[in-house]
Amino acid sequence: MAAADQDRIIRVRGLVTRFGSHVVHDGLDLDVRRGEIIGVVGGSGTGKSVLLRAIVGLLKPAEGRIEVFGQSVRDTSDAEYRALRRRWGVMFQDGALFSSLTVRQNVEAPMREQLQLAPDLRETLAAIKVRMVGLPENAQDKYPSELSGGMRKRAGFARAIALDPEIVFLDEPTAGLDPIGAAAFDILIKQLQNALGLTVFLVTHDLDSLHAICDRVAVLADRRVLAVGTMADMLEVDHPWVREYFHGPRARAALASSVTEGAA
Ligand SMILES: Nc1ncnc2c1ncn2[C@@H]1O[C@H](COP(=O)(O)OP(=O)(O)OP(=O)(O)O)[C@@H](O)[C@H]1O
Repeated sequence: MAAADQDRIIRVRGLVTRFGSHVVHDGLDLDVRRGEIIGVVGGSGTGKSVLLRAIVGLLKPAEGRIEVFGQSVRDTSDAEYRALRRRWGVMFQDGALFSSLTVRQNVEAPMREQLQLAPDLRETLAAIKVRMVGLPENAQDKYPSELSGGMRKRAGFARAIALDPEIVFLDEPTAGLDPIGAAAFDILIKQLQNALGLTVFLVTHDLDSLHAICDRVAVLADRRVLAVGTMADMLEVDHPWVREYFHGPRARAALASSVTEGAA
């Protein structure tokens, strides 16, 4: 395998997804490189979450090929898919925690499903993950309903890294957080990406996150990845939505605050 191929941890080619007559993606291509944080942006309903779900094999595309770690996500046996799935973690938009389980039990859930571990070892490992995402010790035994929104997101992140994945998929992790909570979550993503060597597939609307932590940005528009590149590259893209998004007042504010932080 050529070096460039090894570098490419996710490869999507000619993806077509549709629900009935509603075509969401039509010939979408995307490469994600090992070790990068790629921000996936686009207007509401452009198919960011659907793309995430297709990549992790939760949704069957009408056409196209999706490879993760060089292996097709669909043309696999159940055992192969289970082995693949162990190598990534997903944090869905609302955290998707089990409400009847405590935080630690939520983090233990994928371990219980995938690993043969003695219960006390599983508990210890889950407790470590809970600490790694910055939750206090006493959050472990709480139920999701007893946590703030920001804490629930951290718990969802802890569950996404339960199996020491190589890739984490995060679906709008900072949505609904106040700016300080959102910035703290960005820092957490960046720190864990560095410490664990993660590749991060980040669906977001948050321009601050794009500036603060993303190596590259992929823009979904017109049913495909319209542009992919650095934030600087995005400023050159001639498309109405991209212009509005990356040159609008919110973009200018996000850029100004990232420059201020960089200078501090
Ligand atoms: N299970 C489903 N059945 C039918 N339509 C669906 C289903 N899931 C998603 N869609 C449709 O696919 C389109 C893309 O949805 P998706 O959730 O990926 O958008 P998005 O880009 O993530 O949007 P947002 O930024 O608002 O979260 C939407 O029009 C949505 O209604």
